[in-house]
Amino acid sequence: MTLLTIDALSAVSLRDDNRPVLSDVSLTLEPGEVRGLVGESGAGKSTIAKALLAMLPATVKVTGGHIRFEGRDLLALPGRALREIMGNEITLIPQDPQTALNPGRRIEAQLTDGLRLKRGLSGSEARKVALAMLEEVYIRDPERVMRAYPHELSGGMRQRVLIAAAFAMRPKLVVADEPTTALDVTVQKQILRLIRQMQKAHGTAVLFVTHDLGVVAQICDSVTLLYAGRVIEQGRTTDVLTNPRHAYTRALIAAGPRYDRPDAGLEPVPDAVFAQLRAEIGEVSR
Ligand SMILES: Nc1ncnc2c1ncn2[C@@H]1O[C@H](COP(=O)(O)OP(=O)(O)OP(=O)(O)O)[C@@H](O)[C@H]1O
Repeated sequence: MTLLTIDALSAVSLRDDNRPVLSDVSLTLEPGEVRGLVGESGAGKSTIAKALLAMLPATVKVTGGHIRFEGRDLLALPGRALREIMGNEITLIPQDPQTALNPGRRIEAQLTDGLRLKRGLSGSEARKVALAMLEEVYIRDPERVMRAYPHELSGGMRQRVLIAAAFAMRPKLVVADEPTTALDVTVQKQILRLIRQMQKAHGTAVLFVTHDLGVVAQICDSVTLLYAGRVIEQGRTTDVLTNPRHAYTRALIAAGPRYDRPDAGLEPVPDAVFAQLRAEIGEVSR
């Protein structure tokens, strides 16, 4: 059974004169699949991730479509049922490990809360699972890290802790929201490998939000490419990257892995491609 089906999801920004933020977005995720959700800033990646996590801001309104998670319509579920799924069956690896952890609480408390409250483990069971998870993410001295406060750990260590926390719940789906952007390049690679390894070991599906086609090539089975709130192209990663159908996809591939960083000296996406995109989606200006 398909794990996640986003079906014709549309949303508008109330902050911005009801401007469309998502238009008819459809995608699926099978159990254990890693799908990259790619697009430049403002393409709608975070909005999809937030809709999925029931974290949409009040200023974004869903105007149509469905999000089905194992057949349950997340947009129609009452708050209580949603709270049982979020942080439990669906968990998040956040973008910035700096701000995602509570600075005033030890790692142990932050790791065991969810295990006790959501998975119903006793204090000592939760502690055992937390320690095992820290070992699984290659934290060398898990006892010491359990006692530490977030500021005593490096950015890479904090992100490992958050990955341990996300997988400790034995979720069916992990949403990874640009989990490596705040880290330096060597640590980024390790973290990517770790997420892939954890997802394989636990058979978890991952929706991986990123700007980076290089990341997609490295760890995603499939990819959905967005532009201005619309799906431009999607499919198996190898198919999309070796045989892109849309000029925008081709231009992004030519632009290099970090197409969002023109300062990196890579080929920019040609204006003609944006003109074509605008014509296709009927936008007046970008
Ligand atoms: N809190 C908000 N209230 C209203 N509209 C919003 C809000 N946040 C974002 N938007 C609108 O939604 C659109 C899509 O933004 P979104 O954050 O989903 O893009 P993104 O692809 O995740 O970009 P980024 O990579 O910069 O995070 C933006 O054009 C923005 O105007």
